[in-house]
Amino acid sequence: MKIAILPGDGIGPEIVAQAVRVLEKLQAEGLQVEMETAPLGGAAYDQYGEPYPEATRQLARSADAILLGAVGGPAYDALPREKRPERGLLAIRKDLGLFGNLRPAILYPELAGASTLKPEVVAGLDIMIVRELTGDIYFGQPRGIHVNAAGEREGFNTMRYSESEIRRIAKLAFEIAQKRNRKLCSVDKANVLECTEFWKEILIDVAKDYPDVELSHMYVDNAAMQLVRNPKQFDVIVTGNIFGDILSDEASMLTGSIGMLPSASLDAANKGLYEPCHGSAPDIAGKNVANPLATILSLAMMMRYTFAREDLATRIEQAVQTVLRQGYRTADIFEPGTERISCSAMGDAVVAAL
Ligand SMILES: NC(=O)C1=CN([C@@H]2O[C@H](COP(=O)(O)OP(=O)(O)OC[C@H]3O[C@@H](n4cnc5c(N)ncnc54)[C@H](O)[C@@H]3O)[C@@H](O)[C@H]2O)C=CC1
Ligand SMILES: CC(C)CC(=O)C(=O)O
Ligand SMILES: [Mg+2]
Repeated sequence: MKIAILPGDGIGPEIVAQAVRVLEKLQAEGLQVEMETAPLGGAAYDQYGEPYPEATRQLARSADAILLGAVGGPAYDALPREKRPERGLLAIRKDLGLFGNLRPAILYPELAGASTLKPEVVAGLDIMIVRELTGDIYFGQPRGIHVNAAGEREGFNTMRYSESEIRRIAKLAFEIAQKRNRKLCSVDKANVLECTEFWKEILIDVAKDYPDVELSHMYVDNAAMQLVRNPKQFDVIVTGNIFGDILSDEASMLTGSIGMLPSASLDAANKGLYEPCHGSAPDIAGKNVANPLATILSLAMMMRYTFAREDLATRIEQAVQTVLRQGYRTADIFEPGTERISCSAMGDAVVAAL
């Protein structure tokens, strides 16, 4: 397993270090793992003057899988747009063709009290959000800030999806739904946006190839509300880049914390980039208090999707569940009656449980 390690910025290095310790534990048991580290985002800008430099690109392209922390932070906010850390993240996703972003929102029963919803509303929650990751308003041209014909400054972005982009994410979502409970909800804003009206039309067409999957449609504003009203009505959600970005952060709180939500970003051959759904959390960076579990759970997803090692994925997930059952909590999921521990102590606990 050749794995590129991209710690990134903010809490990125702290949380990735804990996932690397899990990998090292598996390596010590005999798993053939090769790890190489490179910068992405602000760290890459500091070293190379680019958020996605050639050295990182070559490593990412040659690796079987990539483990990423997060990028960004206030130190980089004043850079020209093309140099900002977030552009480095968009660039690596596009460069590697990582169009399929899987964001599972699963409530560990031990965290029922940390969820923002009542225990009976979230008990047993297990939703898979399938977010398209290389199109939509995040990539559409034209984009920018200019002076318009009336002489006023205006900012603009373009929401676009080609038919092939919609078909490939739809296919992925239907296949995932087939392996789960055969229920797929496509989230759009087809009542207002032509781009997502087209999305809906293509979803309905692709559905003909999956007669065993029940396809439903929901407007994104309603979906945001339904996620906190009755999240268990959903099984698999498929949506575009921006709606998926927003809905997955929302769904994370149903599981207790944004620090619990892992992700896989896959290309057509299941080469993947694995990262927590959250950002670089500048407010807590460098304090050793971040929750590393989303990153460790992202490593479990890597074992499952890129390396087809369901045994290792399950082992890592069970180790996470064990530490939660033992009562260990980072600050974001702490409740009275549990033990508050640091980011690195959480890494210790997971390695011990493993
Ligand atoms: N994939 C990525 O690399 C992403 C990068 N970003 C970037 O990260 C920077 C900060 O963005 P924000 O909007 O503040 O979002 P954020 O996700 O970094 O933080 C939001 C809140 O959640 C908390 N949080 C996040 N991860 C946590 C963890 N593992 N444990 C405990 N608490 C955690 C933070 O402390 C903060 O209060 C920005 O530069 C943004 O562009 C944001 C989202 C994704
Ligand atoms: C920083 C953005 C480019 C990405 C983001 O928020 C995400 O992928 O969740
Ligand atoms: Mg996000």
